Amino acid sequence: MRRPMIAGNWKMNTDLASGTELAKGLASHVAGKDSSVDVLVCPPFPYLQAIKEAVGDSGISVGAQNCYFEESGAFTGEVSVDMLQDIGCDWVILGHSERRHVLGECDGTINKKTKAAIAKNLGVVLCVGELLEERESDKTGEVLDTQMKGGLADVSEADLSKIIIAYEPVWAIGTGKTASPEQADQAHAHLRNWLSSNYSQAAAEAMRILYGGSVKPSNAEELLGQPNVDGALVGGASLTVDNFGPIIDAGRSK
Ligand SMILES: O=C(CO)COP(=O)(O)O
Repeated sequence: MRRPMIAGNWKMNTDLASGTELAKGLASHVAGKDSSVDVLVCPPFPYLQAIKEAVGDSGISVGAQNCYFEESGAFTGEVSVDMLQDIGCDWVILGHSERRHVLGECDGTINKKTKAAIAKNLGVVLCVGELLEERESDKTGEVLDTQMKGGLADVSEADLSKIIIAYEPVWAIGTGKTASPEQADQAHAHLRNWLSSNYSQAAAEAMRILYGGSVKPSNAEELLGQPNVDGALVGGASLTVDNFGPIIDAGRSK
C-alpha cells in the first residue's frame, strides 16, 4: 500500500504573518485526526524556518520549492541542500513546470539537483508534465519519458525510495482546467510503466505519484479515488485552511 501524500506548493505567495497563520491553522486542522496521510507544505525560502516552527509537532512536514546542487561557494542567490536540512526541511520540490518553463531549467540541472538532494537524504518531489500543445499532438507519453529519463539519470533503484513523482500537466496549472480523473490515472499509469521498464515492477508499485493542476476540494476526492493517484500537489488551493483542509481529509479517506 502506498501512503497518500497531500502537498501544498505555496509558490511565491503569502507573507510572514499570513504564512504563519496558515501553518498554525493547518496544524490545528490535522490535530487529533488519524495520521494515515502525509501532509507537506512548501513555503517560500524566507519563511521556511518560521513555518517549521508554526507547524510544531503536528506531523506536517516542511519542504522547499527549489535548491542548488553545489554544497557551498560562490553561487549568488542559491540555497544548498545542507542549508535546507539545517532549518528542518524534509523535502524539496524539483523540476516544477514554472522552473522549467519560466526560469529555463532543463532536465540536466534537475537531475543534478535531484542527486544532490538524495545524496543527503532530502526527499525530492520530482515534477513532470506536458504542455497543452504536446498533449494535443499526442506527445504526452514521449515528454513524460524524456523528463523521467533526464531527471532520474544515474539514480539507483534504492534511492527511488527518497523520491515522489508529481504529474502536473502544465495546461492544468493555475488555469482552473483539471485533468479528468481518467486522464490523470492514465498518465500516472504511464509513469508507473516507465518505472517498471527502467527499474522494476516492485519500484513501479512502490512509487508514490501525486497529481497536480487545479486540485480543489470539489475535485480532490474523485482524483484521489483513481488507483494510480497517490496524492496531490496543490497550488492555489493550498493557501487557505478552508480549501487545503478538505483536500487533506480526502487524502485520508483514500
Ligand atoms: O503547480 C501546482 C502545484 O505545484 C498546481 O497549481 P494549482 O493547484 O494552482 O493549479
